[in-house]
Amino acid sequence: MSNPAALTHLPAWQALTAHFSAMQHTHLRDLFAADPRRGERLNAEGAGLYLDYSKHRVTDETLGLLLNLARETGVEAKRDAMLAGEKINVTEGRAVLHTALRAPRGAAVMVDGRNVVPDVHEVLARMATFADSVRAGQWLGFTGKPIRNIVNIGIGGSDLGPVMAYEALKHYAQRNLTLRFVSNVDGTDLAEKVRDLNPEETLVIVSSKTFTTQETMANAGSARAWLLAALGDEAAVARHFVAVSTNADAVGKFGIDTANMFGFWDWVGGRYSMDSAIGLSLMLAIGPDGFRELLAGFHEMDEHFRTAPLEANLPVLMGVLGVWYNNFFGSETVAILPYDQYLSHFSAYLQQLDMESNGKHVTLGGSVTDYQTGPVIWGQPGTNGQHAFYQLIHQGTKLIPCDFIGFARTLNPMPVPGGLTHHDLLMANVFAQTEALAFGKTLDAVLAEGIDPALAPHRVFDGNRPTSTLLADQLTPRILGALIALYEHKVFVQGAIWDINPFDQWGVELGKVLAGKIVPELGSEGEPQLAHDSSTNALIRWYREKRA
Ligand SMILES: O=P(O)(O)OC[C@H]1O[C@](O)(CO)[C@@H](O)[C@@H]1O
Repeated sequence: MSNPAALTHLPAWQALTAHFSAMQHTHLRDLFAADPRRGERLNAEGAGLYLDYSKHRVTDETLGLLLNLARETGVEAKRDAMLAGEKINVTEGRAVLHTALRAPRGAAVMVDGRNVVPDVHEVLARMATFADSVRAGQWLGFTGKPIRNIVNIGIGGSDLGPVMAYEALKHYAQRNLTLRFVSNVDGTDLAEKVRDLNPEETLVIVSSKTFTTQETMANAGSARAWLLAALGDEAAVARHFVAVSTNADAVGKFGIDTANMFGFWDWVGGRYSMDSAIGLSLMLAIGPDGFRELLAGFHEMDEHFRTAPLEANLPVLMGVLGVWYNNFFGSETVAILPYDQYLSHFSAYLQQLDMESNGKHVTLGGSVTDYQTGPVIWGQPGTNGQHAFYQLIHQGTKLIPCDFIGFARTLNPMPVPGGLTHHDLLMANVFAQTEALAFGKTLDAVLAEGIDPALAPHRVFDGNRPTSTLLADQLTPRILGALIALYEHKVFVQGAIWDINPFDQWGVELGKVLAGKIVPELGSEGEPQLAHDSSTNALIRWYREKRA
């Protein structure tokens, strides 16, 4: 598809364009009135997740056309190529096999003629042995004390996944271990995270696929200095530092014994790596069995994605519904609204997963797209968001499709008066919000309440705001794995439809290169050496004068 107009010229796209003209003003109130069982019909289940997509501005015809678009853009063939280890990351010449990270022992996934599944399980076994010894207090620090604190140093995919999953699964974590995550090159991050930790009882995991990332290398160097300031002997590094990386040379040069390095492979993208050795901090927290459960949940969703018919395929449905709003209604953002405090970092995690994957405007064939691609992803856990930004979702001028995520059972049951629980209150809000967003409140209904007609327009809710509701029994490692894999594959489906490569990230390079050039200029005295623009020169000059 090197012709930039190829996607928008496909029969399914053209049919959707015509269909959109007919559908754009159709109200969810009318769709539900015409089909009272719509809410029982438009749902799908997979890997322990229940998706209600009835509150979307679609008819059966819309869904048929959207699935035709998935077929015409080759989503199924592209999925199968990914799962088979083909080098679909064409701009980097790499296979894309995060699914192999959760393949069961005994499966075969070939990369360049080698079955990588045994390699995956060999690393998992080493991680488990290490995690067991730390958790049992058998891995001793340099002065003979057991490890009580784990500090993961990494950024982007080497941080967001582990921190999100640690927060999500804190309930299952070993309580006598303290976990901290340092990512920002701002020294405040490291300073505050280690301030109350005893270096003698602290293990630092340096997590970096490349082991060259400026932020991580700076933080790792400073963490080593912090450790040595207390322990005074280079030999302490081997007991207190381990690495997760694909770059053994750089790990060795940093001074970490490569016997204490846990590897992964170039076919694992950074933002798809939390279930590789990058999840070591999580495994330390929840234990090898919990981590295996997480992998089983990922795998269950992988299997659902691979085998379920498109009509009942959760990632496909969520993917095509996203395309409907993004490319036809012109929605620019998607809100992720988990109703579970443990998922407080979930939307931040999905920001990288989705925006670093599909924030592209050049097709696989090298042409500039003439259509929109990846949306802005944002969100906060409910109910807090309701008291912050939901006003705009309900009554603002922007159409913001939302994903609501909730659970049948909480991990922290807590009664409230009236025989109910905090969790009942929480879930009542999920159902109330999606109902209010879909159906709103008409002017007639407002006036019928006796509201002053002059004020009534302010009280009207147009409704017709689309939502998905994702429900599961309880937040377990297995369900978390399925949930993450669902979004991984949703991103894949959309990238496949948009004909872009979700697996590179050239867009982060330019800033990195320029920062690398400016760093030495901040250390030198005279005028900025390089020919920046006048704004950048003035900013550098201002900073050098003021910081003195
Ligand atoms: O694991 P590394 O190599 O330190 O990279 C960290 C992050 O930097 C990026 O390359 C760019 O932000 C991400 O894709 C990656 O997750």
